[in-house]
Amino acid sequence: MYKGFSRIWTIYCTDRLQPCFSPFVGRVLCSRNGKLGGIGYVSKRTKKHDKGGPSALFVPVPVKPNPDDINIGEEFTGRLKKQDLLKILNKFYQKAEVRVLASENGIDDQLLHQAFLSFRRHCLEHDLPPDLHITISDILVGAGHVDDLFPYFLRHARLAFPHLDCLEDLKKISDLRTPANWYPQARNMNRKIIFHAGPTNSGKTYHAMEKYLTSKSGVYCGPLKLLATEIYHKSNKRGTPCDLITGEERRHATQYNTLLDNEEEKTSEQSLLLDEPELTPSKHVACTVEMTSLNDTYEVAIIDEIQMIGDRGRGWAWTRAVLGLQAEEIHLCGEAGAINLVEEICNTTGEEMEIRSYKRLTELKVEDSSLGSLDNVRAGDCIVCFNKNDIYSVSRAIEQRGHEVAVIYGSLPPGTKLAQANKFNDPDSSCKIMVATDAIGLGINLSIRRIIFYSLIKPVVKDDGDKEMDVISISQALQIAGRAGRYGSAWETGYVTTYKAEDLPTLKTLLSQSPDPVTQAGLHPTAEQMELYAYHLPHASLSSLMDIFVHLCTVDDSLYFMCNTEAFKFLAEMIQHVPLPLRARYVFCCAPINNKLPFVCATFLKMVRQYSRNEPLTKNWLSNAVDWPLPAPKTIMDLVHLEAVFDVLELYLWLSYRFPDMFPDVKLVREIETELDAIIQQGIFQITRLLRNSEQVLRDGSELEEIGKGKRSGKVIRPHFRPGDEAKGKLSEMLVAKGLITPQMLKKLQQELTNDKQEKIIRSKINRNRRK
Ligand SMILES: Nc1ncnc2c1ncn2[C@@H]1O[C@H](COP(=O)(O)OP(=O)(O)OP(=O)(O)O)[C@@H](O)[C@H]1O
Ligand SMILES: [Mg+2]
Repeated sequence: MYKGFSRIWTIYCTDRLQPCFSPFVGRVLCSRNGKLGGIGYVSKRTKKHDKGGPSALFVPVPVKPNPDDINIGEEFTGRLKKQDLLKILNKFYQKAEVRVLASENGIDDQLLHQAFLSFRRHCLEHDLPPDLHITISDILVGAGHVDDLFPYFLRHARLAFPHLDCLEDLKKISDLRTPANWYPQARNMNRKIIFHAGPTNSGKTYHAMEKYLTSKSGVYCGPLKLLATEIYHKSNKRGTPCDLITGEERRHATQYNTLLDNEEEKTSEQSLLLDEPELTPSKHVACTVEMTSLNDTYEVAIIDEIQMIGDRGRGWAWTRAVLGLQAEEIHLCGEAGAINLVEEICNTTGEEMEIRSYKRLTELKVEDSSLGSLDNVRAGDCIVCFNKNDIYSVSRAIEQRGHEVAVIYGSLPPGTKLAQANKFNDPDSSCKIMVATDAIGLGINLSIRRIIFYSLIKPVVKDDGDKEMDVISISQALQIAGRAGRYGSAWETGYVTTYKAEDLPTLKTLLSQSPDPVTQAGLHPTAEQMELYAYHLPHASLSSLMDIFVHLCTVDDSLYFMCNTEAFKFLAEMIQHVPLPLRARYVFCCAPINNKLPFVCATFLKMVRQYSRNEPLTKNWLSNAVDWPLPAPKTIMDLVHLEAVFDVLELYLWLSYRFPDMFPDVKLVREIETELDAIIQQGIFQITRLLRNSEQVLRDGSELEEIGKGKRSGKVIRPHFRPGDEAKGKLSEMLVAKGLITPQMLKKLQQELTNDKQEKIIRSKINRNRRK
């Protein structure tokens, strides 16, 4: 059973689910032995993905009364007293035989209860159909038995829960046991699979790239925009024209040729050349793995960081590329821990796999002592932190010691990240220290001499989508440490240590091990599958459809798992009330959004509403929504807000490639993005000043309290606090900085808030269901 799913759904054969009962005859035609507690179907190698009874996911559809049922029954057998009716119905529900019959018809206790409540309400509130009226009258006069109500109850239950009639169809749609068969064109090819396995910095990507660069056509699929961009540059520089495709950007090779190899000098218009329809796409393309085209054919394909096939959120994109790419040669680069899984997958496609193993090209030494103090940082050091607050405080402390710092973290715009990387890599630059999150952890080449882990704890996404603080994995530790002493950089030997002495033994243990083997590849439902589900269950929300899909789907869990759908469902619930065609709704829910940023979520909702009203989202509309133009940041809170605005612009561009008619101002928005990237870059260059100002704001915050006191004492104190500062920044960060709560207390508070939020969602779902 798939890890993390604690309850095992009762296993039954599908042939037992054949309907055995005719609701129209009024008698049970046959009754079968054997329990039927669920709707699962499990063969030796396949199991249900189940987080509890899926029946809880089904919401009863209101059953409309038949307008022809007007008093006919009454004319035959006289009027029924409501009290008598109630007595009969309640007696029916209490009968153990009813439970058995219901379960034989796919109705478990949970559904039975809901269906009964709906049936009883319906009987009491509307005129009964004549046959039911007569049957109840018969029971009342002793000429019938309460069991005789079952066919009528079942008829009602099937109207209230339409899935009971189409369970087989739903299960067929969500049968994910043979994903290799989804890609017939790839199956018709004789693909050669080569696995480049080895530790970080062993030349895996380099060797695959040599083949790619000399091929007639090729595709590079990588995990990060930054990596795809690096390949785009390398390829064009080496004379192999290559386009760039990410979710938010299309760049043609000719753009590279007409420009200097300098990210900062590129303008928005120049990055749009691929959007011009008259330009023929180049034979080579570098893309983020989700954007891999399965319709084009290539001589060589590279799928980088293949171990990410097991990623709980994004693994499906690697699986799709491995199974569906139409390429004569497919080069997989990554950790050896993924070899067995990919070999097993190749067995299902009938393809042979060649393994090429590599050794690290430079030495990586774990130091015997920790850094102890930031006084000990040296040129070429990169301090890796796992949260932004640490990034801020560490970079401030280092700058206070007279060093210039380059800063890289995930939510920075790509231009800013590259500018910071270039500043650090440039041997002539005075910036010799970097402070970064694990955003630098995958495949990127930086001129780092020593990696210093500021801590070894980071939030980890669990199987159920929740986050908890945990020690980083062996793979993460190796990937991050592997950034030191990059082959061909200024440093021939890499070093690694921790900031705190107590972390060093843990780091040594982590680095002495091999990464855990990847045992399963991710899968996720397609838009077509969701559409078919919606066709069968037209009253269900998209979030419920996804839940039902995940619960009903069958996967071969010896090889695959269903990826986390929490992010999708979060957006689906947020926009459920906005009227949209299903396909558009599905696309909106796939948008890559950081759902922890309220500003981004709120603007996303505004975008969806505007789309729903069929009003194009122009540059003016967007400028209004984000309050553009925005001034340079004065505080860290301003900077954080600008990053969120940048995310909104990226979201616009992402949507523009899916709905070009409704998001028409791509060029103009890209111009804003370029401008904003530059503003954020400036902010990062002056991060210490921003931190100082933020502290001032905090002090002024305390002054505000003084103002109250001042007013009383007649003394005038002018606040420096700018309206909106607090709204833009994170209150939690301010409280920690102020020392009003400790980071530990904050963590606990966040946990409690998450639990509260989940409870609220569950409660509102229950209320919604009740109302329905
Ligand atoms: N044979 C080679 N000749 C010249 N440079 C090389 C060679 N092999 C690797 N390099 C260079 O060494 C660096 C590391 O190589 P590469 O990025 O291919 O490593 P990797 O194994 O893919 O690492 P990671 O696991 O971090 O992705 C790159 O800058 C690459 O260009
Ligand atoms: Mg690599």
